[in-house]
Amino acid sequence: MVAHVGLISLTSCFSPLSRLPRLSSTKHKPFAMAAMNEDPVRQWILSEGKATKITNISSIGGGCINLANRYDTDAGSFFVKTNRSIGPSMFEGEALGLGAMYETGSIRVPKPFKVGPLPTGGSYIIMEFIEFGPSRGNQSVLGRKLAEMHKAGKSEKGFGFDVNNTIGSTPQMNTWSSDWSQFYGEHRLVYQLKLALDQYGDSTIYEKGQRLVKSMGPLFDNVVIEPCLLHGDLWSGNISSHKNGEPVILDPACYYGHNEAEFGMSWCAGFGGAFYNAYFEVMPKQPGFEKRRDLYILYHYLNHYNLFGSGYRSSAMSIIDDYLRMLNA
Ligand SMILES: Nc1ncnc2c1ncn2[C@@H]1O[C@H](COP(=O)(O)OP(=O)(O)OP(=O)(O)O)[C@@H](O)[C@H]1O
Repeated sequence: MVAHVGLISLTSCFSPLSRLPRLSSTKHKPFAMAAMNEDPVRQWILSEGKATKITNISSIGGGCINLANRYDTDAGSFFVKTNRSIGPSMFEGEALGLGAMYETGSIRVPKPFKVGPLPTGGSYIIMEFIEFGPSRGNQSVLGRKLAEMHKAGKSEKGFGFDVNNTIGSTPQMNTWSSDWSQFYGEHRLVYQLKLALDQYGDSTIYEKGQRLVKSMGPLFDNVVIEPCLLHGDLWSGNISSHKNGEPVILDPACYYGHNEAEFGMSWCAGFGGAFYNAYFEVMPKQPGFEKRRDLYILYHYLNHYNLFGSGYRSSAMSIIDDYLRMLNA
């Protein structure tokens, strides 16, 4: 989920899957068997999901891009998202990201179970259903657990990820690279600058942004950057808590990158002193953290400009102008 006030939520609609007949009815068995073959979500839940019956399917609001449903069964509940038009690659990226974060055994994330195509077109993802609590959890626990994930999630392939994924609905390129500033410049900033040029003809932001990318080297002086597993889209809409109070993070755009890039959405995350103090106890603050902070915010402002229009342009432009002045570029 990308932060933007005023988006229309599509998740109040019912999934077409929820209208398929229930399998528990013997009276309609021939039709039910046909429906089961056409409904891979039911099929998985009633086989590998180890349920013998689905007792209820209810719609969950809150997302912007996909339809979300809770499937209650005699083997517990499952969370299912469907998209009617996009193939499985988007959900495969989400599942790989959730799986990588889950494997670190640090912060709580829903365990992904299955991704696949829908027979009518589109795709689905099935994952662990999490019972959320009323608050977003303890800030210092969130900071510590996030840092533990960054510390545990290491990559031998450098910066990037095994698949490309999406940030909001914008493609996010994750081609492996051994050089962080090259990766961040090319696959994050320049990618978004090109989109702004193609979509809005914005040659001013494109040219100034390119100048910044070419001259940003000194911002990384005296810092050793190791690839860490990042959630990639960490803002308040993607942070919640289990009913037991444990923080939970959702809906990632994972890749291996500089841990500081995780704070690129901090303008929309409400992280306070308790969060940062706990985070830096596990992942110590590196020299130059403050001077790089806006560079990491810039990627998300550019993405919001490309997704939602000119309201975000001036925020992106003023970061670029400030850096060009600071770097005499
Ligand atoms: N594993 C889960 N268990 C229970 N509820 C979940 C789970 N994951 C997400 N939700 C709920 O479902 C809603 C929609 O999920 P999510 O934000 O991932 O949807 P989305 O449509 O993919 O996101 P986006 O907003 O990017 O379109 C969330 O607001 C959250 O409340």
